[in-house]
Amino acid sequence: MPSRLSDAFRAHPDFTSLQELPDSYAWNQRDDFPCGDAFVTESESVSESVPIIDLNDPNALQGIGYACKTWGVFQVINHGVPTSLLDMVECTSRTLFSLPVQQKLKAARSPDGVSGYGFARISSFFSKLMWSEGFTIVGSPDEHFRQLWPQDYNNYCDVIKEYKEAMKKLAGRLMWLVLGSLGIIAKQDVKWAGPKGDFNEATAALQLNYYPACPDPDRAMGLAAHTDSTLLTILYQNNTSGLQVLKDGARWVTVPPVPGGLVVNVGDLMHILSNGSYQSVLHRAMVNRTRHRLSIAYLYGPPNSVKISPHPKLVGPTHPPLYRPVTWNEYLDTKAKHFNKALSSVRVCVPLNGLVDVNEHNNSVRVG
Ligand SMILES: C=C1C[C@]23C[C@H]1CC[C@H]2[C@@]12CCC[C@@](C)(C(=O)O1)[C@H]2[C@@H]3C(=O)O
Ligand SMILES: O=C(O)CCC(=O)C(=O)O
Ligand SMILES: [Fe+2]
Repeated sequence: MPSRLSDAFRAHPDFTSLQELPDSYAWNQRDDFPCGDAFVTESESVSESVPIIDLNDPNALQGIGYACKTWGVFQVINHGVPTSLLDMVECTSRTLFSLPVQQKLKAARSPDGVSGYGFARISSFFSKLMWSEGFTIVGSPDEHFRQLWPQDYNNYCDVIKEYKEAMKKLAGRLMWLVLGSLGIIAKQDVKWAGPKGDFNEATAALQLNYYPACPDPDRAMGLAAHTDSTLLTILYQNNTSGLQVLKDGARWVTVPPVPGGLVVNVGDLMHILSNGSYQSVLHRAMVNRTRHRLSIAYLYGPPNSVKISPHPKLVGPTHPPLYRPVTWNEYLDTKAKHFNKALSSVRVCVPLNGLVDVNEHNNSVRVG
């Protein structure tokens, strides 16, 4: 596989206009799923769908608890983020990916950097290329947007900033709902939520994804199966489906776009914080023969100084902590090195001292 972004683009300067799928983009099923020999089929059952939670519903908390426990993902409606803002960020993203390749490469992510234009970070773990382009924004978009649009980057930056603000507010709300569903309700139980309990110091990245229409979608992969290294991820997808989640370690279930809805998924840090009660969900993005697809992921995590560990309220003599404390940065480094083994690499060995029912937690080991 070409080791650098520019090498890949040199081989296929604009893969979006190819009429045939080059071998470097043709995936075998085995290339995808990290646990290669698992029997994974596409779900045929229509009755099985990712829960939709109305945030105005007084029972939202229970619904979220159920969704986190059984799916690791749910969609939210009536979330308070205006449709006009979703439209604007989609439009900004579309404009960005429509730029000529050479222009986009001016904002290419540096080999050891995080922000900028390029393949998904996980690309290096796979022998095949993914049928997508990405743009990662950490902190302010100013610098990279100035490289893309030297004249008029300001308006685009404003849209991104407004979107990040709206997402931050929603993520704080969702955090209390998810924590509440675990029985963590008091502000003082999560010190880093800050004096107002609004998670003001939380950090986040924005990942814009673009999946061009593809001549051979059945053999291509938009974004390979992964879990996010986040507490929560809030994903906006345009009106073309492609996102799939793995249910019960056995079936891929499509998460259809719901007008005005947002997908929320449990990330690895929430998996750790909940001591394995809420498992991070394995997901991937498929591509389409005639339609391109856009998605925008808000990757939400704790402040950099905070170590995330299983919450004391969820730990006790019969429930030992299953993970060691980690900061988000440490975890991202681990993920960059070990990918789908990252979570198990921060798992602590549970002593077999009779206090623990070893079977109790067996089902919490899935990824890695
Ligand atoms: C804050 C984050 C979270 C990152 C790394 C860094 C910036 C980009 C994020 C993603 C976005 C695409 C999937 C993923 C798996 C990837 O390759 O890059 C994510 C990764 C993670 O969740 O680990
Ligand atoms: O495009 C999608 O639906 C998934 C994107 C995703 O998983 C990510 O950006 O982490
Ligand atoms: Fe993801």
